[in-house]
Amino acid sequence: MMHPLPTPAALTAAHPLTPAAADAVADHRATVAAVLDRRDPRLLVVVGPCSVHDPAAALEYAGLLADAARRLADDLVLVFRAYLEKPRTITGWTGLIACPGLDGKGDLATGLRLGRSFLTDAAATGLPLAYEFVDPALAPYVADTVSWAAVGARTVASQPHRHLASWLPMPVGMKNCVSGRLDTAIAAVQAAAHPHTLPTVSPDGCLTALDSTGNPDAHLVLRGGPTPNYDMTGVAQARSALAAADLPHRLVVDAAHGNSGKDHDRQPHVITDLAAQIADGDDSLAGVMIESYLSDGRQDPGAATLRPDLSITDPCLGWSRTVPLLDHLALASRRRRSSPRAVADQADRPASTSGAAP
Ligand SMILES: O=C[C@H](O)[C@H](O)COP(=O)(O)O
Ligand SMILES: C=C(OP(=O)(O)O)C(=O)O
Repeated sequence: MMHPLPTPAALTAAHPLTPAAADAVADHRATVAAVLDRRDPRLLVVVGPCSVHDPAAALEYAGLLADAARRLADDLVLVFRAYLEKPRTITGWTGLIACPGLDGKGDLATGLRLGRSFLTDAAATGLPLAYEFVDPALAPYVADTVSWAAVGARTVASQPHRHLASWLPMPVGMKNCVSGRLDTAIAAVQAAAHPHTLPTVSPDGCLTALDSTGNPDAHLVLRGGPTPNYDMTGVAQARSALAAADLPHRLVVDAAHGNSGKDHDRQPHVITDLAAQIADGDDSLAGVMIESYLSDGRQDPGAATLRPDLSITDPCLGWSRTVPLLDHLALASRRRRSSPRAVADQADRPASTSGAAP
């Protein structure tokens, strides 16, 4: 059976970004690009729930994060994980847009309305939003709200995702494969930097060929695999692989997923290790990712009564355990600015040609 969907223009008109929010997204994208290039010495922290299943509770979390973002703004650029599409290893809940009823039934028309409304509300907090683009066909409905994007470990080898990234007007993190291999993600960074022609849906709903210009701000994200890759050895290997591919040393490291064996209790250890590397002056570490939500842990999405404050996908660190980690990262970021190693790296760095995405 076929179900008609709204056009991107109709959905955007029903749930528009305010002019102030649209200006803020442009500023956030430029800031994130500057942090990745180390023209801005702060640390990027992409933090928030594994997935959004209850928009009101996720907005409550965003409010807490927005306060922390203001408090820590001298040292950190906090980006809210507003993930509404979930890639699955085999099957499972595929996110608020595809399955808004949390009942195993697909309802994209309702999910797009709910999802877009959530993203515009989340953008109104003033936070930059992070989003994983799982289905390229949905990108025209949401991309204008996003300031940092991910192509995930399960899709990083896909040509449509790489071509989408070459058009997306924000920095895009390419995650290493589930196997832990870096080469596929590095190839994705290279592919996304080039212009491509891709099929997409135009604002008025026509299937259209789009010429992209290439994304200068695609970068590698280390998320571990069967073994972690966040430690000094993993980071050094990633730097060598980037150098061999003639790519800049810009890295984001995910403390969750393969780097914590999907055990939220291990994320603090990973963050503490990363903070030590950062404080020691490692300027290739531009950002980190944390899966964090209101409460600690996860629940089964099939449960009869779902809690709004608990993840229904991967387990997350609760907010009260997240705040000390953000403080710790802020201190590490401050220390890095005065570390002799970072100062020497800055002096050696050629003037960047990368700029703000439109
Ligand atoms: O980030 C969330 C999950 O790791 C991802 O969606 C895959 O989950 P799965 O292996 O449970 O399908
Ligand atoms: C699915 C995710 O990550 P990865 O692609 O690294 O598994 C995620 O961040 O939600």
